[in-house]
Amino acid sequence: MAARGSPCSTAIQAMAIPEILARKDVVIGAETGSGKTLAYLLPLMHDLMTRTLEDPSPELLGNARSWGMFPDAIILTPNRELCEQVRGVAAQLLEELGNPLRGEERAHEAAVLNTHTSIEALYGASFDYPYSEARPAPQLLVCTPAFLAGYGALRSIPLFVRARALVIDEADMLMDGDYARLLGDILTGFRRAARVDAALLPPCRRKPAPAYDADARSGGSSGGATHAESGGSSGGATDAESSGDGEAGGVEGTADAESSDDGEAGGVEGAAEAESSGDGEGGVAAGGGGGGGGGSGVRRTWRGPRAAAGASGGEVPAGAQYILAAATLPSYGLKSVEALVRRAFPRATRITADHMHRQHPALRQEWVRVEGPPGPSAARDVALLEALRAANTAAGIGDDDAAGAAEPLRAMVFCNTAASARAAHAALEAAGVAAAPYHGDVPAAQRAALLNEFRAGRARALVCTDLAARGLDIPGVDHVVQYEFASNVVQHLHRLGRAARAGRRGVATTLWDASCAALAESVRAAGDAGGVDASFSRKRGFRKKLKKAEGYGDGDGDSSGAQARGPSPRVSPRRMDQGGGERDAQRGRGGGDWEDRRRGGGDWGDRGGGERRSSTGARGGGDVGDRGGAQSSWFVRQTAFDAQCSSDYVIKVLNNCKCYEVCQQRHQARSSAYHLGVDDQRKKYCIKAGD
Ligand SMILES: Nc1ncnc2c1ncn2[C@@H]1O[C@H](COP(=O)(O)OP(=O)(O)OP(=O)(O)O)[C@@H](O)[C@H]1O
Repeated sequence: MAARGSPCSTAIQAMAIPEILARKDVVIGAETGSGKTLAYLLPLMHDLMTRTLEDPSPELLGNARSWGMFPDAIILTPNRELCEQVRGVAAQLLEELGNPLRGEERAHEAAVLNTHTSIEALYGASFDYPYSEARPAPQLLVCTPAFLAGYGALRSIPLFVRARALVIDEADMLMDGDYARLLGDILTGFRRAARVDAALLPPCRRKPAPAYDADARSGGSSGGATHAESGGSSGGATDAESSGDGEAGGVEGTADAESSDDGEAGGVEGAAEAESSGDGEGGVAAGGGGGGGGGSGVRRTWRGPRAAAGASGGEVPAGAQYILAAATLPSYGLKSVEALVRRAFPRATRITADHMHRQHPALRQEWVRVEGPPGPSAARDVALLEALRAANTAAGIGDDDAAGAAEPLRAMVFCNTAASARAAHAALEAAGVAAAPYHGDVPAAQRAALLNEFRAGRARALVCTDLAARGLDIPGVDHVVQYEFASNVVQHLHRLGRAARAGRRGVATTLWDASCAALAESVRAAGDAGGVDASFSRKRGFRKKLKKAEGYGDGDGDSSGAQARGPSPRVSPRRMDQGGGERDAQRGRGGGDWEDRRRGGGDWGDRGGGERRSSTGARGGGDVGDRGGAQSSWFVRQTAFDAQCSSDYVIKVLNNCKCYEVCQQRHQARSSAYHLGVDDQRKKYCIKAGD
């Protein structure tokens, strides 16, 4: 860290690093910009560099070629931008350290294979495993869940057997909505790998925990209590104090009633069992082989990879180490992500920071009311320009300075849909502000280039959807503007978190209107009171607000169309988590509640949150809406099937979803317009764009 010019760890790093080095499961919950990436990357890379080959068996050495096909650690992030960002940080660390990411074991393999990549980021649709004996895997693989699940995670046990660690970044997002099924499949793969560990792995691969961990940390008591003692011990608190950044926090244990029984008891889980075709544990195990585990709901796969790993109190569990990182872990209700985390990783050490779910003290918030309907308008454009000007003025940058003397603040302007982003972008350009668009209508490659423009300071504003709300770390962004108010408080927190990072100060301006007054008021009041936790439960209420908003502008084509279909379209509060663009999509198509989502799976990772939804939404509702909520289990991928279909097609991947038959019928009925994907096993389906 000193080499990076960051000689002090942040509080969260000081607490998390020792626990991860001890190879415990760890859940890191800390506010945006608190340094979670390094908190898991540093110990992970240290582990990969320093592992020794205690017993170099001929079996292992003889199998070097085939073992070389699998990574040692896997980091999951929701989209390609974050994959690249994490890969970049890891690669930079590696360069600074000057060491290859290679313990003795990999060194043996490298001698055989004569080549090794340390870190690689992979995303997009890959239905063939990209590594082979001729092309060894990197030690550290950063990828999207879709990538990993795409080529058949359940069947690739060796991949998971070799992996020493799985990091789930933006864990709340990946454990929710359409990502949940993919992650569930991956965890099932890990769980099964832990079972076959003994059969597949040579003894030298099963290392005991480092000695210091056992002495210093374990108090000999059971499970969560041990973690609680260890985490809450002076280590965490002292480090937090000494980090000098004013952050405090504590490690809290997980010894609660829920976790005392491997997370398999309790009302919610019981209910989940009933939903899971009744085959429970055996079903999970037997579900592999044919893309198994399908069709019976996400919950079954969430029974916790630890159940099979046999972790018991105070011990470092067998199998891979699980590390979860999130800036928001909503805990409302029994079905919350927080509850899922506790069930799936019951003995994980939990590390939290004080400012999680709270207004960041270094972020000044401005609230500006805009009259008129939601969505782009002249009044909103004026308010946006005024917000940028006011922030510059407050920072001591005048209009003249903006012309060259001093750089105006760099701002991220968040919109709820791609259409709004286009409108806001046009308004900025018309006013002479160099702005870069960043939303789903911009092709991924172009997006990456535009992001670089913004990073380099050539564009002063990034006009984006929630695609850019999570995880993106752009040093120098001091101003966040919400052109439209976030769909919910989770997105609100992530958007605001793009500024005031790593100890910098920042300002956030939120434009709000009558349609979102209730949520805005709630968030504002909660922020003033200290934390926005209570506002998480506003999601349901906010759904109603959205409905009202849809009726707000009667006569507006969109909303009148929705109303003409009869009942108000339902907007899934969970799906709203993942981006604003979906709001339009949902409006157009209806459906999509909790029940529906359980059937769904999906990769929005490749294209991020809001954008995909806006593109599907743009197709309008009509026929899709007829199927009620079933379409929520559809997920769309725009590339990757170039061999099978042209770019005029978007891809719907129907992972065992229940509407597959419907789709097939449609395909048969209109075969001239549709093209069924070749890989029937995974039920990929192409549908002509614009249909
Ligand atoms: N110890 C440190 N000292 C100074 N800066 C740091 C330190 N650790 C991390 N940073 C910087 O803080 C910034 C934010 O880090 P990071 O992206 O890991 O935050 P995060 O907690 O993952 O945020 P988010 O929840 O938004 O993804 C980065 O620019 C990183 O380089």
